[in-house]
Amino acid sequence: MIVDVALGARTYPIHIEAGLLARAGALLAPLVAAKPGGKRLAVVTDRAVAGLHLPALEASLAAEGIAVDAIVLEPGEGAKNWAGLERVCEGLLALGVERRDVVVALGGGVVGDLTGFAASILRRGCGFVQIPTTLLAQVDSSVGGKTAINAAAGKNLIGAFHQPAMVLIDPQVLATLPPRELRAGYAEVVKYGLLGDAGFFDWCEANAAAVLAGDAAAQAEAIAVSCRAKARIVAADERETEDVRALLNLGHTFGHAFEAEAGFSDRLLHGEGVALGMALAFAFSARLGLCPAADAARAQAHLAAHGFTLSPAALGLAAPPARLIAHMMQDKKVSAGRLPFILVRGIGQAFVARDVALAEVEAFLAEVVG
Ligand SMILES: NC(=O)c1ccc[n+]([C@@H]2O[C@H](COP(=O)([O-])OP(=O)(O)OC[C@H]3O[C@@H](n4cnc5c(N)ncnc54)[C@H](O)[C@@H]3O)[C@@H](O)[C@H]2O)c1
Ligand SMILES: O=C(O)C(=O)C[C@@H](O)[C@H](O)[C@H](O)COP(=O)(O)O
Ligand SMILES: [Zn+2]
Repeated sequence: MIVDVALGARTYPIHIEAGLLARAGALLAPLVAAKPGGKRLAVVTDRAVAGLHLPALEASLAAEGIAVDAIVLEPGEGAKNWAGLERVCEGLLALGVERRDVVVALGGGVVGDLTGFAASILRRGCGFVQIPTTLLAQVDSSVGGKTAINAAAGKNLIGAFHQPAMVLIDPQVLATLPPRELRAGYAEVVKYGLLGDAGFFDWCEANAAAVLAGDAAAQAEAIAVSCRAKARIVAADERETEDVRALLNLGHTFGHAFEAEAGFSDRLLHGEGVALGMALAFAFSARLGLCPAADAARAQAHLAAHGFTLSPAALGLAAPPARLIAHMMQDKKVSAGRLPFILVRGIGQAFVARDVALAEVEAFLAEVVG
């Protein structure tokens, strides 16, 4: 299946197909320039993914006469920082990657965000291809061109919009993904239902267990629906200026604040922060009388039933509300000193609220954080 991200001259395909990694060489070959030393392709990945899935990609490229130069990072969010960016940029320069070359990001959202950002600045911008290997990256981060690293002041604060040339999704690679990572990725799947597609949320209620148990058909459906939704939203509002793309941030303003409290570590994975943040966004919307309490309860019950911890205290992240708000004020949506929130009128009905008083948020957090 191919889903296009329609961006005029920068339109690119998302190929979704079981077993695609072993056939990726044929799709990548037209993007690799012939050079005096032969055809070579730089691949950025992490140590865990390199051990499990790099050989299949290397073999498929070798069949096309293309050699791989791999840059292998340590796994986890800790790599998505200035040091990681320097490592990738210096590595790509040492390999002689040129402005018209493409670089491949093989891995989860960390590898994708970091490699994409490096590509956006390398020699003032080179191309890149996303080959996402986590559920989160297959349903969300590999599509749409948000690239970034974390800064001391917060999440994804240094980055660029830089679209990939192509996204290659092989759902079979999810077979090796640890259950905790699969669940974290599921948060970004159910997000599409909660923000704008009540019918898909119904589907999630019926099929989440299958997705999390590794059922191939359920995973394929989750990936296809998610990629179609993200492609449509990105095409409508690539740079998040029209209150359309911002809806993809449902749960993220709260979630990123708790990720910051956790020091961007595996104490709280991004998807786990998003699940907590979505539960809080629904609870806060209900408290403000914007959303039926029953919808908030239904969203929270679904997340809890599938193993997400929705209490900051239980996560060991019961930070003072004022500190959480200080994290939130670094959100990239802040404009003229005011922080918009993605709130909901019900399941599938997210909207951008620009008139939320921070005192209300602080009082809410004081209650839920305890
Ligand atoms: N750019 C965007 O639009 C966007 C969207 C959502 C999230 N993100 C970012 O993505 C990041 C989170 O991505 P993630 O959840 O993929 O985390 P990740 O990249 O850290 O990967 C999670 C873990 O899974 C391992 N792994 C990856 N693929 C594997 C496989 N097939 N089998 C076994 N292990 C595998 C990795 O080594 C890592 O330890 C965060 O930094 C978040 O901010 C970006
Ligand atoms: O693609 C988007 O737009 C998103 O908001 C997707 C999010 O899931 C993702 O985590 C994104 O990186 C968050 O964006 P940010 O602008 O808040 O860093
Ligand atoms: Zn996210």
